[in-house]
Amino acid sequence: MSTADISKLDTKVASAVNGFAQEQRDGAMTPAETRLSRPLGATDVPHKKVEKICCIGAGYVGGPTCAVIAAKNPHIQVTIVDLNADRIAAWNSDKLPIYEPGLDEVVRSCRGRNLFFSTDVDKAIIEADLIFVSVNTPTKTKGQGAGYAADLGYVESATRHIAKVAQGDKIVVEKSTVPCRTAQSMRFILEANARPGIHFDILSNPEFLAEGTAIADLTNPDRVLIGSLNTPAGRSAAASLADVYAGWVDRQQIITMNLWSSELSKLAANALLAQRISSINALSAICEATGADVDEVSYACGLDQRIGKRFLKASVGFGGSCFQKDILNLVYLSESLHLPEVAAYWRQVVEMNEYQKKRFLNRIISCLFNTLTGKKIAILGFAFKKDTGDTRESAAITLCKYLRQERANVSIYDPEVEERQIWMDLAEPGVQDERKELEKQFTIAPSALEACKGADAVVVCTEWDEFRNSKLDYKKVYAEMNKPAFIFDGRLILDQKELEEIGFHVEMIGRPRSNFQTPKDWE
Ligand SMILES: NC(=O)c1ccc[n+]([C@@H]2O[C@H](COP(=O)([O-])OP(=O)(O)OC[C@H]3O[C@@H](n4cnc5c(N)ncnc54)[C@H](O)[C@@H]3O)[C@@H](O)[C@H]2O)c1
Ligand SMILES: O=c1ccn([C@@H]2O[C@H](COP(=O)(O)OP(=O)(O)O[C@H]3O[C@H](CO)[C@@H](O)[C@H](O)[C@H]3O)[C@@H](O)[C@H]2O)c(=O)[nH]1
Repeated sequence: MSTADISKLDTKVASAVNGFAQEQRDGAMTPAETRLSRPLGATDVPHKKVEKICCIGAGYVGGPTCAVIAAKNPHIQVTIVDLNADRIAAWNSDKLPIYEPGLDEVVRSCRGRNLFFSTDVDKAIIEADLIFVSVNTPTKTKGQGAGYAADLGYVESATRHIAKVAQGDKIVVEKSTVPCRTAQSMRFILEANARPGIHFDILSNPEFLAEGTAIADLTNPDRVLIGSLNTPAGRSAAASLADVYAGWVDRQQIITMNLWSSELSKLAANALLAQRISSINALSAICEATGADVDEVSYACGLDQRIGKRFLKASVGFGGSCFQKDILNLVYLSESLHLPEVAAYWRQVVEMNEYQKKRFLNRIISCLFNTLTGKKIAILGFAFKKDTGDTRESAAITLCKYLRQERANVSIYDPEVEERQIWMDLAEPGVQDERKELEKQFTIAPSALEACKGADAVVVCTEWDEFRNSKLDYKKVYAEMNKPAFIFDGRLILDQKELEEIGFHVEMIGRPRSNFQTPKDWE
């Protein structure tokens, strides 16, 4: 509202409008925010103290989340169960199944004390007062909604299992990311299958941790969100769960709301975060065509406090198991609700991400004289981001598949991703004995230097610190490469000038192409 508009209002209203605007600028809570984010600090609702927790699903979320819960609540026994015996064995070993900075220390501090990993799902369910359902919810690959809807098969099967074996009342917590109103289906299944007299409360408690920073995110979360029914039983269950988090989180940061808002907030948060990346990536294309520098644009925009600095780093494209899956889920939800314009809006975030990966490949092809056949390309980084060994939806996978079609020879190095995982990711689903074929074009290198030996181009796909100028000996890399030696930075972590001084032709996302192909005297 402009000042002129405000002056037309009577003074009382104008002062209220101004006050509201000022509150928003100050970041103070609006009355609506106060109403919605009821902090559950006060234990003003009668509720049970949780003594035993079971977490179904020992994955990237269940493992770290419940390990932190156990570490921070020595009086609560936490058992994390999974059907995958190898995964459980790894959680019980010195080499945990996932790489996450700080996780080893947390697990070591309480494993065997009040933290247990087991395949005995029944026992853990029977003993627990509160059960986290933290199983995978991948995008459906077949049937109705294929390619968009979440496959809720694992959630349903875990829910049926709880109903089958539970011998007493339970609080069942959706930790998995699920479509809006999944809690209703879970309740229906539980009530239809439970022994007589058993009561279940369903809560939504979405997880906001990011991989690579999971322990920091869990120990110092922006907020803990608990959705419950607004009934005495629902509020009481929410208070029990809030107590668990209050073991280390400030009560003001533990917020409650209705179940459906909580479920949708998780999809919404991921959609908004991914949308920022697609927005800056769309701008990176304009930068490349105009001579603007996307890092500078991002910096200038990010200083506006309404926009903020974070999540504005242009890249070869976002990856990870969540963003694409959760946005597609939102697209499906919108379509199911007959909101095609809303669906198209969110779909575009994913389409822009695909475009960004393709655009990056096209730049590589065009710089390398329009053919990659038989050329060696070194891929530095295979994980979807640094500080994780997770490759789900990694941009590097898409890029490698494109490079295969271009008949390039590709050498891959990543400090944390296991070789076995890389081969699995490169294989096309359903193709038998593909490994021999893959080995004709792909090798996995033991170090970045080794990957770059004899390469025509180096492509930075993951922002691992060890690929930065200060960490990798780029003079050595250059000396052992074919000339002209190209380097493509898909993460904007390299010092372009320094590399150009060594002799590289450097191509950065969101910066104009170097005009190396036009000799000075031809201009
Ligand atoms: N990965 C992340 O960073 C992240 C962050 C926030 C939310 N989430 C959400 O959390 C959920 C779990 O994600 P994840 O990355 O941990 O998945 P994951 O695949 O790493 O782990 C899920 C585990 O559940 C197990 N499982 C499946 N069905 C089971 C059953 N009936 N009984 C026992 N175990 C069973 C699987 O064997 C697997 O080990 C997903 O909904 C995801 O969207 C993930
Ligand atoms: O400015 C940025 C920030 C991130 N990325 C990329 O985006 C992807 C996702 O990164 P990030 O969000 O840090 O990791 P995730 O582990 O996927 O975490 C997201 O997905 C989780 C699962 O739902 C949520 O819990 C987290 O809050 C949400 O950040 C990665 O490929 C990043 O490299 C960029 O390209 N530019």
